[in-house]
Amino acid sequence: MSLEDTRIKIDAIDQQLIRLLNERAELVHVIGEIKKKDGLDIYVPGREEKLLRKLCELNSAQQGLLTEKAIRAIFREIMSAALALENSMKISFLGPAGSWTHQVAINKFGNSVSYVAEASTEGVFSRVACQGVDYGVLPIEHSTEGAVHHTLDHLVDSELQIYAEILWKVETVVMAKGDVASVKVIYGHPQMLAQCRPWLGQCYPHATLIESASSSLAATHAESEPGTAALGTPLSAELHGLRVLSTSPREHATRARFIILGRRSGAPTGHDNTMLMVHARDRVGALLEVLQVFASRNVNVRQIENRPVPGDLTGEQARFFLEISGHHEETSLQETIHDLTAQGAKVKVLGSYPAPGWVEER
Ligand SMILES: O=C(O)C(=O)C[C@]1(C(=O)O)C=C[C@@H](O)C=C1
Repeated sequence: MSLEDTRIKIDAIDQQLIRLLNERAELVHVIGEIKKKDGLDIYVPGREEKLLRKLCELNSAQQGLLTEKAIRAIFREIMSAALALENSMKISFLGPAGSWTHQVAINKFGNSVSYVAEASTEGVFSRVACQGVDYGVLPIEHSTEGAVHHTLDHLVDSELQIYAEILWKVETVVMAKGDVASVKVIYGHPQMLAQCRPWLGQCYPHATLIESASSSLAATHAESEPGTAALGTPLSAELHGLRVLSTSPREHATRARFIILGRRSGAPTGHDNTMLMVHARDRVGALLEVLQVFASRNVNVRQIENRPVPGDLTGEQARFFLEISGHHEETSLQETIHDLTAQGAKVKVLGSYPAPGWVEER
């Protein structure tokens, strides 16, 4: 087939795609109206994940040429446009623009919704609480740094809930105005520089590594100082008009978890996790007693994080964050919470959300 004939065929397929996408959009509009009438959530992460998995299965069953990553990215944008049709959706994130959290938020919600950068975790919490945005995105755990305590502590004092969770593979890029040979200095956040030092040493053996207070500041240096580069996200490179010169090798990528903060938990999907805060008196065997309650109700504890209780100068209190398999509306979890409370512990549900089975990456 000639080039011209092939392009004619592509044009015909694109016409069909446009017709089908608009047919889909009309159905989404109907769903949006039903949701508004019934007071339901517009964004349904459980439904989205199910749909994406089904589409990827369909693609591999048809032995399609497109990768799973490509299918997800295409349908991410289709669903982002759908969300924007149903409601003018607004998302706040821990900034500045170009931060990891911004990158993650765009990857999750797509380019058709609007974003608001917040300078602090408090800012994201208050923006969601005052209904200035629909959801907030915050980091909660990093595979090398551990839990993000700031986010966990804020959840305890807030009525807001974890609505969804995102697993993210952090791939750092080196960005600059010039090319690899011109890079004499690389700026980066101290944590990022520490993580990337081994491969930076191999790819840029003659460059001096300089710590900067934030990745955003590093990108600003790279933008204005010739011969310098910065470590950061691909999004930051785009925002600062810099070229991506290298990406961290897969073996140096780290994992991070982010939460989508909402004003309530999502409905059960049959495949959920729940974050609980359990507050008990600090004594020998306190954690064991708590865990025994879960074991006796056959409830799986996926993760535990121990935190000091603010204002407890005597150290008599212990606070645990537990991630549990299941939704807090399920009977087994309700009974577990009842048993813990009867035992004298204080329990707070910080949110139930679909278990993310997929590590997102750009
Ligand atoms: O199924 C729904 O509830 C929809 O609103 C449709 C749709 C989609 O585009 O498929 C859009 C947004 C939701 O987050 C999930 C799915």
